[in-house]
Amino acid sequence: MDVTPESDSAGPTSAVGAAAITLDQVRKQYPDGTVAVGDLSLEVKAGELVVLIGPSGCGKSTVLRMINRLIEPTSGRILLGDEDVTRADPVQLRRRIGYVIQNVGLFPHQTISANVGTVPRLLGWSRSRIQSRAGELLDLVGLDPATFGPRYPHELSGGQRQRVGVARALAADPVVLLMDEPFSAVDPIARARLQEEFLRLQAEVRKTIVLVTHDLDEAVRLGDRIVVLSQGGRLEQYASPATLLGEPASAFVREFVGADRAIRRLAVTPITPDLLQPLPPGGDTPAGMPTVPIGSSLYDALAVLLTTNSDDARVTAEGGEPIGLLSRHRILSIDYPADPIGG
Ligand SMILES: Nc1ncnc2c1ncn2[C@@H]1O[C@H](COP(=O)(O)OP(=O)(O)OP(=O)(O)O)[C@@H](O)[C@H]1O
Repeated sequence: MDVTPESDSAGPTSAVGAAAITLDQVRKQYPDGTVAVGDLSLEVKAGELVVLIGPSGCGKSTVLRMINRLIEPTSGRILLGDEDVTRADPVQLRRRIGYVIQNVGLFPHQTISANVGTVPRLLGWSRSRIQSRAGELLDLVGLDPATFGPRYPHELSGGQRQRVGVARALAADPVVLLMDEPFSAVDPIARARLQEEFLRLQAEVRKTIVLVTHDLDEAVRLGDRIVVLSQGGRLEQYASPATLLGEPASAFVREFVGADRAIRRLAVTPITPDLLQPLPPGGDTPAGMPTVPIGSSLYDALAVLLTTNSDDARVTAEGGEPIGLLSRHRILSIDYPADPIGG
């Protein structure tokens, strides 16, 4: 992917790669005394996808908007790599930080290509370079540039517009992507597809991403790590999905992740060799026995067992050869270790 700014124009505002984000004792207090975020310290590693979740009004959006300085913190420091953003020029800063919001906010009277090219245009890229970058980005988010590039936003579905929002945020190759409820305005089916595509995209571009959501399933599906906040931007827990579900750090988190967390844990726990029983002598298994590859989630394995009404599944190695049996009983009787995936 082309990430170098044109030497004649872009200046220091384009950066390559992904940057770590550090919040150091960051606080936002409004004049009326409301503490939206209280002394929050967090580190997001370069290339990591961190999800902020918590009840309405707990300060999620405020945290996000302090990172790109749409909101000024009352105190504390926010670092992008080792640069203090509270000292950076806000306009230049925002050109290096992609920002995706619910309902996208595309410019209605501009074509999709022009919308995607917004930041490159502000950075003074040449027309031809903007065109080719817009095409590349539309491709990346699964929209054919020849079909969608010349259209206007109202000629797209909600899910397609959302993808354009992501393409636009990535256009100038930002070091950080901030996403505020990016998928919540689309229906559940389109949403699941967008989430899946988004994970594929992230595997390709490896940006540092902070994403706000109300939806715990989305958080578990997308997050490398999840931040749970309570009122006043108080940090309740910062952990991998598996740890969060398996080891809630407080009564608040336990309640927040809810009663169906056993199911969610299955979804984030892979099949590992220690869960398997040996194959029968000679390796023969009944023809109708379902097969699941090692590394699939226990949730997927259980779903296969239930839909085929089987007690056991044949588990195969990466090369496809059977290596053991996984029983329904074994899945349901798992005594979870403290953290099956790692903190
Ligand atoms: N100008 C203001 N003056 C006083 N309080 C404010 C102001 N703006 C926001 N707040 C408060 O800051 C808190 C955090 O708001 P924020 O939008 O960050 O919450 P959120 O977790 O993103 O909420 P939601 O999930 O509902 O979008 C809220 O309690 C809100 O009422």
